[in-house]
Amino acid sequence: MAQSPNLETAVRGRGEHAPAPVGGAPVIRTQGLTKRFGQQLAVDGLDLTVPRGSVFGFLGPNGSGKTTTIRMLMGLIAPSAGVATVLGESMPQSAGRVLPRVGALIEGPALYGFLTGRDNLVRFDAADPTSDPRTRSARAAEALERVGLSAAAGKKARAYSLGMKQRLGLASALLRPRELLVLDEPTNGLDPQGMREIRALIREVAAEGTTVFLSSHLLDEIEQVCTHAAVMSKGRLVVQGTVAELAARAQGRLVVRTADTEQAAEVLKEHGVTAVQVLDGQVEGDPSGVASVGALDESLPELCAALIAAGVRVRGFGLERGTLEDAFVALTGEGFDVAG
Ligand SMILES: Nc1ncnc2c1ncn2[C@@H]1O[C@H](COP(=O)(O)OP(=O)(O)OP(=O)(O)O)[C@@H](O)[C@H]1O
Repeated sequence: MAQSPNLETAVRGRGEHAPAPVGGAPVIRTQGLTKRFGQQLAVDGLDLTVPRGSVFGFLGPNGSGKTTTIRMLMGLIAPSAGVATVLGESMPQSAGRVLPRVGALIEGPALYGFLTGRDNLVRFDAADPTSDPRTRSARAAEALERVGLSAAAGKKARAYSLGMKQRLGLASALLRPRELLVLDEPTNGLDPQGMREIRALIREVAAEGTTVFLSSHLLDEIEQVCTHAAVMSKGRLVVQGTVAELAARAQGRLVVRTADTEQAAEVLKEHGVTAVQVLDGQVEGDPSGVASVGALDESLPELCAALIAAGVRVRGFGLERGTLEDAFVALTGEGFDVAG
């Protein structure tokens, strides 16, 4: 099996780097980054800013341009227009200097099935002209330990589960300390346990100060592991910011628990609640028409009082927090293919 460019990036280490401090100049910045494949505009004028020390989720449905962006960031393909800087240097021009400081796992790990996990890592390490052969096996052992594969180190990689292969790929990206880890759909195809393991590893790496940039089409994954996120749709950036900011854009749903559902629905509609749904024992609706996000807290008690004044026997009344999924749907008008 041929070695993919991602693992070349992962093993071309040069020099040891201490974990990066949080804050300071962005680790990734793009301006007007564009990629055209013939008639197809895969990435369209992307302005992205990834803060140092963040776990940055690059979110979008399949085909929205995530992989193409990552390939441009890693210097694997040239942009049609626009600029990208990674760790302060222009890509693809400075790839030789930048990539040794970056661990990357793009489109799954490329492994030799007939080699053991340990020997795969040793081979990756040997492909790095600057790595010291005397400390190679120690480095491989440490990386295997890191991803929880020490016990399976002597097994042939073809006997590994998909999750183990993915962890071995991560081990290859972590053979030496990195300032930036770039992961393209790192949990794709994994079972829930495999997903949990990879997410735990990502959190651990981030806690040591490495900036992590990961693409995903899973909203809950982004909510669970990321501090920041950017949302892509059809090659364009829809929004970027902290995950908390993005989720706050989703107003959430107003939920009223009552036996008097029809009556409650009428009162809610009169007060500007939209998309009112009558369910069994409760009424739900979108309260964004009642007041703006900041003013809603003050309007809710009035709305509750109005329900009671109309004779609705209110058993429960509250706002359910908006999720990133609500925000995505509100921002793009698209549904989201949430597959796990
Ligand atoms: N080498 C290529 N030649 C032609 N079109 C391409 C090429 N690479 C990507 N595209 C197109 O560009 C668009 C964006 O694809 P891209 O793979 O970047 O999306 P994505 O968000 O990463 O989706 P996925 O998760 O499915 O990989 C798609 O419509 C895809 O078909």
